[in-house]
Amino acid sequence: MATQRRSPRCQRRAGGPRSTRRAPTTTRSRRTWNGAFRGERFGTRCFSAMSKEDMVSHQVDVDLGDRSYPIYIGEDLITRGDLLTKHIHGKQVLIVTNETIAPIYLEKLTRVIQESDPSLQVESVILRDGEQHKTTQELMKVWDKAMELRFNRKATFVALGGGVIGDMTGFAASAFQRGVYFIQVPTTVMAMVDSSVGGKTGVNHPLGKNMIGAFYQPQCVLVDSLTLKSLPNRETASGVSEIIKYGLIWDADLFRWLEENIESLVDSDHPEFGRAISSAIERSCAIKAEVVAQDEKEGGIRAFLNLGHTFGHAVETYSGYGTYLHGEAIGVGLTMAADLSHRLGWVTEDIKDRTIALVKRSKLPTTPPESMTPDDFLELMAVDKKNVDGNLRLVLLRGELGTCVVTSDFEKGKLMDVLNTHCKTMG
Ligand SMILES: NC(=O)c1ccc[n+]([C@@H]2O[C@H](COP(=O)([O-])OP(=O)(O)OC[C@H]3O[C@@H](n4cnc5c(N)ncnc54)[C@H](O)[C@@H]3O)[C@@H](O)[C@H]2O)c1
Ligand SMILES: O=C(O)C(=O)C[C@@H](O)[C@H](O)[C@H](O)COP(=O)(O)O
Ligand SMILES: [Zn+2]
Repeated sequence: MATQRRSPRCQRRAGGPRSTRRAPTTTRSRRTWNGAFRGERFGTRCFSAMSKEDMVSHQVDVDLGDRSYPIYIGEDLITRGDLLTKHIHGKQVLIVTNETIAPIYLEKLTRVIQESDPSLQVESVILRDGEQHKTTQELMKVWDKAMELRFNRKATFVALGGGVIGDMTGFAASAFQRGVYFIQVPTTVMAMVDSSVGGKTGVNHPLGKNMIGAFYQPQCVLVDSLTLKSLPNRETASGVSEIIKYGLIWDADLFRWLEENIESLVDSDHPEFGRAISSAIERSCAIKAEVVAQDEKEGGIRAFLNLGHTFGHAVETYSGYGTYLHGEAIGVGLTMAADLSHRLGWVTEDIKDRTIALVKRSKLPTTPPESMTPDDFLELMAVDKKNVDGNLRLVLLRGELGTCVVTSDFEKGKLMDVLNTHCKTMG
């Protein structure tokens, strides 16, 4: 059983269980956190050239040797062309966005980059909006555009949007001429706290989520929290599911803070939204950066970031991509994972109940589609990327709040109990 220890600086860990036939249970020691939300900063630092308006701005570094990069976090950073152009290598820039985001932010971002470096050729491609378009067919539009424009190997693709655009742009960049540069400009809570960081890129397959993709790191991530002003509350709540996940797998103090502040996070009209979401983004990025720095390609502890995702991805695939938002499916997945962890005797009833209560208070669903059966779950979970040698591996809560394991060593009867309890249809 591998135990991960926190390093004061994010250190990269070599090795992992990939060479073993059966992936062992991975766990880690309890972490404490003194609380950025109480004014202290954890794993982050202010970045240079701050203006008065930037006083809330912070930088989290993802420490991956020669693939390291900064995450810039602050208000109105989309106007900071200098932060972007210093990470642009060649002269050709392709902004990838979608039909919803383009009318709001594309012109601004294009102008800002162009003004910061007039020698750049800044182009754009606009994709269809929605999880159902996270496909290889839609991806072709990015490559078609880059070919038409005769983009070369030093080109930089810029993802302007949520997790769908970020995942697709990163994958497009990883494969175009075997790899061009890319930058993430996330505009949803989901993308700011999770998808823009860590280099998981890709598209869906009709039979499974994110089945086609690559690990490919961006040059930088630019988080402008003011872009969340135009985001619908349903999407905001969806992103909050991943923040709850971080609390459960890594950071009990974050979880407790969420219990105190959740209402201000899921409603962008709440007077405390700006302050609360900024703190949550910063802490989430610091946690993700720490995990990814230790295990970039999910040989071990990175799988913790998949808490609730085995159930959740099954829900997304079953219901048709886009029916449940990703974070909504994760709300269901967190509920089922917490229930299974409790039935196995690995966490107290209190932890299970508090998890489900927090999901509900986030206005996220806790139940799968009415027609989904236990067999539907089993069939879809059988293709999960964490499985080894045909064995289902799950991330489950174990021990104190903020600790978890990834394992295939659990009583399968308890899993069936959970599926039978949460599915309204028995098939
Ligand atoms: N790579 C990773 O590590 C990782 C992590 C988490 C999620 N994901 C993936 O991310 C995707 C979900 O991302 P998402 O929740 O951002 O969904 P999304 O990208 O579909 O964006 C949600 C919706 O909000 C719109 N939108 C985006 N920004 C906006 C803004 N500022 N104002 C108004 N509208 C805006 C989008 O057009 C879309 O309709 C899923 O495909 C999921 O698998 C990947
Ligand atoms: O970064 C990771 O690692 C994650 O698992 C983050 C998840 O929130 C995210 O949904 C990710 O896309 C899931 O990855 P997958 O490998 O299960 O498709
Ligand atoms: Zn996720």
